[in-house]
Amino acid sequence: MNMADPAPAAGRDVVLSVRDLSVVYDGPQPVRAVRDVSFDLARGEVLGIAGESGCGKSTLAYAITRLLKPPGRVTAGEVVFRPGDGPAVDLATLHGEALRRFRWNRVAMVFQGAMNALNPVLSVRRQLADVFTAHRPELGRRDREQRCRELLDLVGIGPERLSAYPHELSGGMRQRVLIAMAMALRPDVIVMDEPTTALDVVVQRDILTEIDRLRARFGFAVVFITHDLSLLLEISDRLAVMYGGRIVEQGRAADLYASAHHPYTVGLLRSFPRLRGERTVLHGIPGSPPDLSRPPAGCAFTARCPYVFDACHRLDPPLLPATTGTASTRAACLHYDPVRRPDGPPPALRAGDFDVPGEPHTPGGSATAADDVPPGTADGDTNDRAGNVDGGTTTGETR
Ligand SMILES: Nc1ncnc2c1ncn2[C@@H]1O[C@H](COP(=O)(O)OP(=O)(O)OP(=O)(O)O)[C@@H](O)[C@H]1O
Repeated sequence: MNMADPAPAAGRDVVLSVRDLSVVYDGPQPVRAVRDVSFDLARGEVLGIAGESGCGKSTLAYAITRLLKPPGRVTAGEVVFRPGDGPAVDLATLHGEALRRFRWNRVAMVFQGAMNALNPVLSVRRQLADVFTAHRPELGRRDREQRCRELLDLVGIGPERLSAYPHELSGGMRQRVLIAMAMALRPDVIVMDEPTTALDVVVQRDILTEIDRLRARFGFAVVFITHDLSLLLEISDRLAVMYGGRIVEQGRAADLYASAHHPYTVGLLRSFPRLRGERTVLHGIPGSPPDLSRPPAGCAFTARCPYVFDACHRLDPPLLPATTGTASTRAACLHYDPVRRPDGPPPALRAGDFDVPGEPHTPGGSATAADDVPPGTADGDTNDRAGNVDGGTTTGETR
């Protein structure tokens, strides 16, 4: 389980607190899509959530906006909204009209795939106006029209597009319409799930610039979800990297940019071109993510991790302060456990190297007798594979 508070809120004006949130999709093989996720979102900041397909990003977004549908079910944890102008609200207590009012007014969402999120048989005008009709019934028709025009203008679309249908707009314009809808009621938080993924790079950049401009102007906080870590490093204030339903690394984006700590983040970083800096050869992370209906006993990344050692197969580590970085970063990796790794992580991991030569390990392999020590006890695993890496004595294949 994660530490109680992996992102201390001290000194930050928190608008949304997520604590130990877990989500399961019920079925013959229940899927543990989100496990013990905790974070704080400060007012006006951009929190990026990164991770490969299937790691639970969208499920997390649905859970924090109370849009999760069966068979999805929150099994543990809480999401607390802290408005600037009233008492904190535990979202699990909201139902019916109160929940309807909360959505769009307080927390709005921009879904992935604008074509599916917009209704294809309704004009842009009608879809924008519907938000006002539902949530601001006191507005007359003329005021509604005026607001719709202003909204489109805010996202850089001319009023003549009000009569258009979604199929008549480009992908970028459709995404802008969705952003306009999300901003309609001036929410405190906008959750954006892959809002630019289907768009070409130039349009993507325009939209990101637009979001940033609007955020500076209106002060909403953004949870920005994408598999593209390099994009998140550029636009986020803070970052959470998800793997196998958990947050495995969390910290300030600038600190993560300077140095990634969890082996998964290290691997993910070399999978995308850096937006700045020198050109590098891109590599994916060999292997595939775990089946979340059968998560492994220990750390979910063991089968793909070049730094795995025996205890990793048995223990799912909490988020630990990443000793090599600045204080803001935490990583769920036993290499940052001062008891198991008094000397800190191996130099190759510190250096951000993912191609670590070493002995092959057994993916999901069982713990050895040397593992059978109580958690938090030095277990002598310094002679295991990671120990070899430590000592620079590794030989053989390159993974
Ligand atoms: N309705 C559902 N029923 C059962 N399992 C589901 C359902 N929706 C998602 N899952 C499973 O939950 C896990 C997390 O999926 P989720 O869509 O949240 O991941 P993601 O990181 O957002 O991936 P993507 O980027 O592809 O959307 C996956 O194993 C997925 O197969």
